[in-house]
Amino acid sequence: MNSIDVQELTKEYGTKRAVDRLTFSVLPGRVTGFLGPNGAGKSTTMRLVLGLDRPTSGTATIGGRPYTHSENPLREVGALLDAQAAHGSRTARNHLLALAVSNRIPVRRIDEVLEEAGIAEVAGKRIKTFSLGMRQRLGIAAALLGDPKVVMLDEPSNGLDPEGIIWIRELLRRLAHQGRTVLVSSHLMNETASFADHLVVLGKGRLLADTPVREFLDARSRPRVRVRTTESSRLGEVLTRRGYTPVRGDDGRWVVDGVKAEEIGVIAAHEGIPILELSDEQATLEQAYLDLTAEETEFASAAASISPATPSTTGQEA
Ligand SMILES: Nc1ncnc2c1ncn2[C@@H]1O[C@H](COP(=O)(O)OP(=O)(O)OP(=O)(O)O)[C@@H](O)[C@H]1O
Repeated sequence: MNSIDVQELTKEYGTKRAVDRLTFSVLPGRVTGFLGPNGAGKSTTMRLVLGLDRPTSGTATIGGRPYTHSENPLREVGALLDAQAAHGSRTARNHLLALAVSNRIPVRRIDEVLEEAGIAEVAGKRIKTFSLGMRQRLGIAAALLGDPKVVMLDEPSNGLDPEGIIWIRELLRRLAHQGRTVLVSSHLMNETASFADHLVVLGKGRLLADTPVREFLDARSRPRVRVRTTESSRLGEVLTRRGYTPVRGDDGRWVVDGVKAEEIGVIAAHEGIPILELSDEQATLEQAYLDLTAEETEFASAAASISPATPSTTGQEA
């Protein structure tokens, strides 16, 4: 099987522990989002998996073997770690040609991946004239050149425009459907949730979560109801009397935590209070992720610690 397996992986740079006894597996046939705040250790882990750096202790294997033992590296694993790494004075086509020739990959693959990455029209242009988004697309084309069973992409959405973001989402889903193992790092939860089936979350080098996206959302979101009525004060009194803690929002609606819309609907009907609007909400995925990583963020800012109890922070984007 072409899984990526990381066992007790640790990497220290001097006294700094960048990766701390990490153990997880990335399985084929699904997209695994690799999440964590800046400095959490995602890139270091990817470099260790690719044998570009040596672990202090522990192991990282692909298909049961260290990647450095691979005879056909680009055919087994396609990786994008740094889109700026390509030689600027080469054209996109020549960059891919050099990779194809040195890895005994059929030259016809070049046109296929240029097409797939949406950069066929600029294939003859020098890379130094490329925008960051075009470089990302070229990096992804290079990663796909060997038709690899395992694909690892470090922040592939970086610099992509909205059309590019949709393109990468669909590409990742397609690669997983084809049975490939797909690991994609990001520090954006909502974006990751739009393409990932599974999440591996890091904080300060440690594993914080290894879970299907759906379970992550179900386990970490809190039910909350928003309700609007013609008898606002009476509804507030009734709910308080029944042990809820309704909070009146700026827009005149009540926000009630820890309850579902159907329960509020029944209470309001029983009391004869007319309801104008009644809706369930869930804390956003982004908020659940911020809660999880709040303690483990190396470079925290005040904006990262939004209170989950503040009604105005609830959104619909999850
Ligand atoms: N070559 C190195 N020498 C010293 N420290 C390093 C080196 N590479 C990474 N680090 C440190 O290891 C930690 C993890 O860095 P890493 O780049 O793996 O995080 P990341 O999760 O990929 O973050 P980002 O989202 O910012 O890329 C950071 O504190 C970083 O400063």
